[in-house]
Amino acid sequence: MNPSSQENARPTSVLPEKDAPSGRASVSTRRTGAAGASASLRDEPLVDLRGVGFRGPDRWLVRGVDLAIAPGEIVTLIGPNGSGKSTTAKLALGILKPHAGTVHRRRRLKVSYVPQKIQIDWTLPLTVQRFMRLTTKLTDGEMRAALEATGIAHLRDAEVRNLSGGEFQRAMLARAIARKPDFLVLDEPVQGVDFAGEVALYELIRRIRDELGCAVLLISHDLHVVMAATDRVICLNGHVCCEGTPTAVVESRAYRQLFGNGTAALALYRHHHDHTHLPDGSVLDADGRLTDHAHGPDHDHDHDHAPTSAAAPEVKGGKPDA
Ligand SMILES: Nc1ncnc2c1ncn2[C@@H]1O[C@H](COP(=O)(O)OP(=O)(O)OP(=O)(O)O)[C@@H](O)[C@H]1O
Repeated sequence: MNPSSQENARPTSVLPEKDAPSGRASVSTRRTGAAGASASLRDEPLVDLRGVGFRGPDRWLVRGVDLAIAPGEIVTLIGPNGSGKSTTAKLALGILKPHAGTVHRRRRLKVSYVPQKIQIDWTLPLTVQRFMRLTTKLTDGEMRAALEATGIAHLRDAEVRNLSGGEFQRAMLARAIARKPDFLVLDEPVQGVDFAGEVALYELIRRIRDELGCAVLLISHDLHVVMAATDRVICLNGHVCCEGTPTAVVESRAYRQLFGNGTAALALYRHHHDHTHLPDGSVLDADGRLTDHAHGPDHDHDHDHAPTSAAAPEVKGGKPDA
């Protein structure tokens, strides 16, 4: 990060209301006051950062960050290593106090946070259900519901140290959603998960959002997959470089400058599943057929790797290339 580059750094244009996620307020529009008077409490941001900065020992780690998250919205922070994504998430959560700007969180906001790293003594025997209850009191019903929602009910008595990477991420997610948060923050939730597992996890996060109605702040490096699973993307590099819908951001010059020209050809991954993988490994096809094994290479997947739109959408902080 170049701290001096932060000085340039406020988004310029405004995300048009038509590009805002349907049924949710456009935070950008609200800022401009267009929706201000009529905005109901339901549409007020859960978390609102304005001009927020956080200083490290010798430099600003982030500066001038505006970020508001509406109920039910999935927002993804992307950016290079060290660009301030985790710092911004911690500011939103109140784990860090800003040195500049203001952070407002809705009163009695229930938050769940899955950090990038957690400290676990892997030598200790710890079952999934004990792991779920380490820091939160849960009824059996709450635990079962969370494990079922994340597809790992069958692993309830498994040792956490024996879980696969994807299963462990699901256990982390189950633990985070069990208390039914209003605001779920997931820092790199697909670490160590293979591509298919990654897609499934992001689909799961969307489903959790739909079912709980919670807002989700995601941090990720997995550009194309995560961006297809999100309502709004914010590109950080010590400041907000650009933000908007995934399609708009992918096509913006600011995004390409940040991630390189190779991303110009990046297609947003869209995944249409015509079958369901059941926890016991069998596959339920759309036509109701049950197969007792995972499909082989000849299985008919309906995967649509859709190219990004050719239209020139608007994006805050970066002009789309013509
Ligand atoms: N407590 C701290 N004290 C000093 N510097 C810090 C502190 N926390 C983070 N940093 C530095 O601040 C910068 C931003 O860190 P942060 O973890 O927010 O980045 P990030 O975008 O989440 O990175 P990554 O993608 O690598 O996880 C980094 O250069 C990091 O070394």
